[in-house]
Order: sequence, then C-alpha cells, then structure tokens
Amino acid sequence: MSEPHHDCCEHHDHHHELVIENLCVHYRNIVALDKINFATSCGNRVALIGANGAGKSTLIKAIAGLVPRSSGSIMWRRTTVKKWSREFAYLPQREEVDWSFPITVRGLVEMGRYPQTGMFARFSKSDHDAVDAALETLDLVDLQNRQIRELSGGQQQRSFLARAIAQEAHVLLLDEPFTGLDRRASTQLAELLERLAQEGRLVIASHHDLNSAPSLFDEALLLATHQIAFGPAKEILSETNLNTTFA
Ligand SMILES: Nc1ncnc2c1ncn2[C@@H]1O[C@H](COP(=O)(O)OP(=O)(O)OP(=O)(O)O)[C@@H](O)[C@H]1O
Repeated sequence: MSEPHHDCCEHHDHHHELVIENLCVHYRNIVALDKINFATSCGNRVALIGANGAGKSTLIKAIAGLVPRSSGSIMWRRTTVKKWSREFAYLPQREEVDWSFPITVRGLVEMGRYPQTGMFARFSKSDHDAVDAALETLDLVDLQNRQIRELSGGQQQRSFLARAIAQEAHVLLLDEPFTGLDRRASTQLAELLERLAQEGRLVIASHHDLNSAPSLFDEALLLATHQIAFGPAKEILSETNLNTTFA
C-alpha cells in the first residue's frame, strides 16, 4: 500500500516477495512477453495494463506457473516459480470458464482444499473450518448450496475468490476481474480486493479501464509485449506512458 517507489533499477532488490527478472515468454515463433522486470510484495494491488495482445494474460499465466518461461526468472519468496503451487490462485477471463459445470458454491470453495487434502481424502475439521471462513469472508454463506451457473457474474467471481481464500493462496492472479460487473458488483469487488491486499495478499489483475485504474490499484505495469513502465499507479498512468502503451 504505502510501499516506497521502486523503479526499474531496483529489481535486484530481493527483499520483495515476487521478483520478476528479464522474463520472456514465446509461443513457438510468437513473442508474447519480452524482458519483463518488476518486483512487488503482499499488500499491493498491481494492475496489468496494455492493448489487446499486449501479453497481460500471458504474464498472469506465467506467474501462476501455467505457461513456461522462455528465459528470465520468476521468484516467489526466494524460490523459482516453475509450476503451479497453492500459493497462487488464478481466475481466468470470464469466457474461459465453463460456468455451466454442475457444482455448488460450497463445492467450488471445497476444491480450494484439494491441494492440501488430495481429491479423495476426507476433509478434516480444519478443512471444513477453512471453507466456512472463506464463505463468510466473501459473504456467500446464504448462497453456498446454489449451483454456480445460477449466480450473477459478481457472485460467481466471489465464489472463485472464496476458493482462493480456502486454498490459502497469497497471490491472487485475476484476468479482467471487473469486466462484466455492474456498478454495485464493481464497488463490492474493489472493496474486497483492497481488504484482501490489506490482510497480506498480493493482487495482480489485468484491467482495461484506465479511468478507474489509479483508484483501484496501488501499482501498475504498462505492457506492449515489452515493459513500458512499472511503479505507483497514480504516477505511472501518465498521458505520455499511456500514449506509448496504446500506440
Ligand atoms: N496459446 C497461444 N498460442 C499462440 N499464441 C498465443 C497463445 N496465447 C496468446 N498468444 C499470443 O500471445 C500474445 C499475447 O497474448 P495475451 O493473451 O497474453 O494478451 P492480452 O494482453 O491478455 O490480450 P487481451 O487483452 O486481448 O486479452 C498475442 O500475440 C497472442 O496472439
């Protein structure tokens, strides 16, 4: 939140929890990310901003350990991220999720415990307690027995966040979380992300509304395959930077 300003020269500064150095990702012959460098820590909400195809989703998936690095490194708490771990919770773009999948809200949140319990293991009291606490935090107690396909977009998003909380993930990787939400749901999500960050999580989200970005996020990374700028959202989202990003 009130982290001091870290410019691009400080990425060797290893007291940050997430440190990304010279990250490149290729899809066969397509360069999706070229030399990304930034470092941040829990307590922050980081916006990834760039035009369509700029590499926002790729960066989210790379941090989640879901797409391989071509070169460079991603360190989380001094350990190289090579594959998915329960420290990371990934929420894909809305259209990539199969919302018709038959599962209740509680069932979805229980999936957050599988990395700890294994899929067929019995839930212990502490697992049930973690699920109850996550449902409580996300205000989903009354909806817990509903099918996710019967929920509004905002409620579906909260269900996924509840799964992340039950998983005890520290890094929330969200692809366009505000897209498709009405004003009330957006405000609710904004408050929630602020609270989750304050409680000690790192929120990283792609975001395309430039007007709301400075109030919703602490830091911003401007992307156009390569990195245009990274720093405090209010400073980084300058007209000059945005013109370069969306040139
Ligand atoms: N699975 C894939 N195979 C090949 N190329 C891909 C794949 N996924 C993404 N790309 C390419 O990588 C580049 C970055 O895509 P990415 O989806 O990360 O961008 P984005 O900023 O999230 O875009 P959008 O705002 O449209 O969601 C694009 O050129 C895209 O076409």
